[in-house]
Amino acid sequence: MKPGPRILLVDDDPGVLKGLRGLLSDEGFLPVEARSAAEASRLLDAPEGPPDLVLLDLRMPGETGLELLARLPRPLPAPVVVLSGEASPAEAVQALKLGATDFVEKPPSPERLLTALRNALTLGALREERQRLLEELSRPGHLVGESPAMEALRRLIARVGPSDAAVLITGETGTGKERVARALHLASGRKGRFVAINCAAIPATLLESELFGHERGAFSGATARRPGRFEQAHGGTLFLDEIGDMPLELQAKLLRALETKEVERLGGTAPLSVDVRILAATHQELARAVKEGRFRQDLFFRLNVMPLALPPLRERPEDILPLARAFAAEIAGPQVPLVLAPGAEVSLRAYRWPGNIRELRNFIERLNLLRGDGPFTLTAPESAEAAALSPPPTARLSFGEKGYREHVEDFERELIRVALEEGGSIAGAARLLRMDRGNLYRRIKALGLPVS
Ligand SMILES: Nc1ncnc2c1ncn2[C@@H]1O[C@H](COP(=O)(O)OP(=O)(O)OP(=O)(O)O)[C@@H](O)[C@H]1O
Repeated sequence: MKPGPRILLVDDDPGVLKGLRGLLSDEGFLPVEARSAAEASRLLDAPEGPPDLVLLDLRMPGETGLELLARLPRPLPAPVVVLSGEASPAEAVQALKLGATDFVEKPPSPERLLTALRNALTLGALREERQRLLEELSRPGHLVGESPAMEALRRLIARVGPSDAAVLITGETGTGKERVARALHLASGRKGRFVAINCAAIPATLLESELFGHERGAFSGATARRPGRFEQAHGGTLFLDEIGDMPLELQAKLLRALETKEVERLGGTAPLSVDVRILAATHQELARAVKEGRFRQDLFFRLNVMPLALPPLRERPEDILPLARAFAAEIAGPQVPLVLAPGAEVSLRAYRWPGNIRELRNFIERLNLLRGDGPFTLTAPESAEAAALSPPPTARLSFGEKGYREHVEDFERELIRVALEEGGSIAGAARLLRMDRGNLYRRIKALGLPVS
């Protein structure tokens, strides 16, 4: 049988201790006793770890219960319930301010005492759970989520991580591609650094020197010699994010570096040999880019030794609540209680999360800002509420002069307008609509929408 929770009883009165010991043992608890604050301190520091709960008398000769409570480390080593007998209500309130979970008046009624102890133990367990979640989340490379897709991903990372194979990670924006790349690096055991470069964020003209480095005077503005990301990642991992956006000429140079395991700084004379594990990511369909001549097939094969596709969040709704809880604990702090508003779980799972995990994280950050000092209340995403409130497009129809084509075009115009607004650019809208950027551009022109 599992041993019951260990309760440290702190009271100077042997009679009280005896009574409590009997009551608690009968209820399956394991009482440990201390007759003074000093003895309690020693037991709290004992090598077997702190008890699960402390039941503390406030009035004791020598150091009082309140004084002990005030000097315990924070967070408290265990939840504390105080016994206030002759103690004034002000002292009980003071104890609560110092972090005690509850107080029970002396002589305690068994029922009231047991309820207080059980509540405090539940609260303590919840706190511990939040603390554990937080520690896990802040561990680099840890992936939150219990969906079968996440389980499969963890197994794959454990298997593929320790090899030197190139991995191509695909998935919509915000699905965790970079996080997975870091997890692969950690699983690889490689001693060098994890170096990331976003090929879409750096102007094409600078990308080459960023990757390969340059010697002083290699081009105007190259005032000092700079090692490239390849060199920085020597002995470690180089993560090429948004690889689909790499210009064709540079693709050739990258392929050569991968094949020869050598890089040459711009303006340099001697090649440097590098030992780098390559991970790449893209939200684009690279096979299609190859067909359309925008991406080199030989480089694609080289990067795609192990393909790893991350499903969008809406396809793994089981992960939404664990992720939301983990982010709330991380952002608001583990001691803030999390409350689920009625219906929130259903809405959170039904919402499509076009920005995936990043959008969920931003949403939790927003809720935290609006929360003030209260508990963290998880509500439905605003966009889901807005979608539920706004009438379906057909509700606004009026059949006048227009025919089928015009109606469809009206709808298409509205759809693209919203996508442009939410996506922030043509590329962003194309991603939301899962449509080729060029096709979208042509539709925008054909429909007479403004191109910003
Ligand atoms: N499984 C997970 N557990 C915990 N946090 C996660 C997980 N997956 C992603 N995140 C977090 O979600 C956010 C977005 O993830 P990440 O930046 O890795 O996405 P991405 O797919 O690389 O995005 P983009 O395509 O826009 O570059 C980050 O804050 C990341 O830490």
